[in-house]
Amino acid sequence: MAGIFQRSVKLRTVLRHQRLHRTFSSRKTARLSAVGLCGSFHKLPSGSWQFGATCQKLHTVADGPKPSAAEAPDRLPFSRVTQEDLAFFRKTLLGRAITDSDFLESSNVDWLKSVKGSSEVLLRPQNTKEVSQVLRYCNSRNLAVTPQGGNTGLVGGSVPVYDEIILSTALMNNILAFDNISGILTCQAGCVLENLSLYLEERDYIMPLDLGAKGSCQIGGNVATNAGGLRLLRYGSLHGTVLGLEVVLADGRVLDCLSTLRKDNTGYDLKQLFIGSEGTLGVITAVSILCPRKPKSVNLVFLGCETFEQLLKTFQLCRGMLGEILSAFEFLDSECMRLLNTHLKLPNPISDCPFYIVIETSGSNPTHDGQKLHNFLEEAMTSSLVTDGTVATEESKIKALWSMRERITEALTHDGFNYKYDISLPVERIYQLVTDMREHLGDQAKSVVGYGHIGDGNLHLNITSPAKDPALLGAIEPFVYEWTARCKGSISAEHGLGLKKRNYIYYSKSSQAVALMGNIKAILDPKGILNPYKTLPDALK
Ligand SMILES: O=C(O)CC[C@@H](O)C(=O)O
Ligand SMILES: [Zn+2]
Repeated sequence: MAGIFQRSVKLRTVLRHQRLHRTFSSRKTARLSAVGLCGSFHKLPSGSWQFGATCQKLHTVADGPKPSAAEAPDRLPFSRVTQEDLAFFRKTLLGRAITDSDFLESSNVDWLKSVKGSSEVLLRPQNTKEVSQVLRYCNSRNLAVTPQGGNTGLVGGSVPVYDEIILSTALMNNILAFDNISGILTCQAGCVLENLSLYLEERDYIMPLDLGAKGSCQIGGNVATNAGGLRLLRYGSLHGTVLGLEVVLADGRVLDCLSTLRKDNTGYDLKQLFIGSEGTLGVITAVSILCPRKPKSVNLVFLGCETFEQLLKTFQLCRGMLGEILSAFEFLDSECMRLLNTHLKLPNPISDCPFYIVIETSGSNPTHDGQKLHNFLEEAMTSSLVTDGTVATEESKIKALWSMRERITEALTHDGFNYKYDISLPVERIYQLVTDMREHLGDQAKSVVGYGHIGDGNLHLNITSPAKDPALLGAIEPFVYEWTARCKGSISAEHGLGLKKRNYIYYSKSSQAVALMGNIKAILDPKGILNPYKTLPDALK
């Protein structure tokens, strides 16, 4: 297969995967992802709604530390942790109520280091009962809680904004059951995604999701944020693959929806409420998930295109010719390639092009898959849709090529301060936003890059500047959100809203929909102790 480019169209195929392999790392070393929620809400005299903790006075400017995130509202009047509270936590968690400031430092700050809380307590329960005891207590004391998984989130959803207690799921990392016939895995929320993948691969299965942050992110955080990732095109979103959840509600009640059935039409599907709620409605403690069989044959192709139009045509061709074996169709532009080269020293595996495509096929018959891929590549090249490319079938080479896509986020952090936009759009409009933004910003930005999940209509537009730059931010927003709303896109395709994007929800959701979200929040967490300042806007329209 690797020889196809030389054989058929005399394009240059460069197999330099060996050099790439050593640099593959993803976001493995960072301790990071989110689980999370929001405050209760009150009707203001004006008729609008205000989110906040149970209180007499709304938007009290409290004393205490200010968050580094400029976008945070004032601290809500939650209680502050006392010595009695600490005594309760220590007794309940036996050595796992952490107050050591060094230990707390990394849990207080997000992966991008753009949101920094000042929590003085990190709780590390080992089981559902302990989570329940902790939440029942916090609710009765009106103490705010930020659930935290791997803390790899990109919207400031998994860290405290002020002094919220951090409730980490890291020690809840047991696999509870795996059914080798149905492929249904049941595990605690704190299992690291990569560990689950390794466990399943030994049993000839895989996880239905895969992300660059797999080495740190936890399944509970993945579900709480409805993480998308690289396999969504093939296996769908977590709203489809998650079969059951166990959730501890704000008042400590344990909601057992940990079903392992594919079909269950008995009443409302409550688990869906918690998928993507960012820990604002409850703390996910266990997950059951439907896992696909491990494909017997996997190929990866890295291609170069001259125009975005050609890239889209390649996508169309690919869907038609690869059909059921297509498992990912990702893209990056030449600016991403420049950052990978400059900051991570990852060499371009093919010749320089304006656009690059990563295509993965996963199937059960190497000969059949190879033939299909061969036919597709031949057609893509003879019709001049792609100008260069390379193919990998060996695992280490596949990983190395994947790193060209997975490590863009990391490369961006070396380029300066990052402004991140995670946009869903009709696929044919995706790159126009990048082009328009470049033109709109002129030389105000250091880099404007576009990459993402073409197969899912999801653009990652990232803009960098040498340092945090309010004038640049003013030029980007609301331009980017208005542009997206005009195309009926979503301002957050897969990263969630967290702290950073919560007030932009109206660009993608109607006021009725947001009001109903507020009602649901008030039912499940009337005091608003779960992940305050996240997901829902500060005020309802
Ligand atoms: O850094 C980003 O903006 C995107 C991160 C992630 O969703 C990806 O697809 O690589
Ligand atoms: Zn993504």
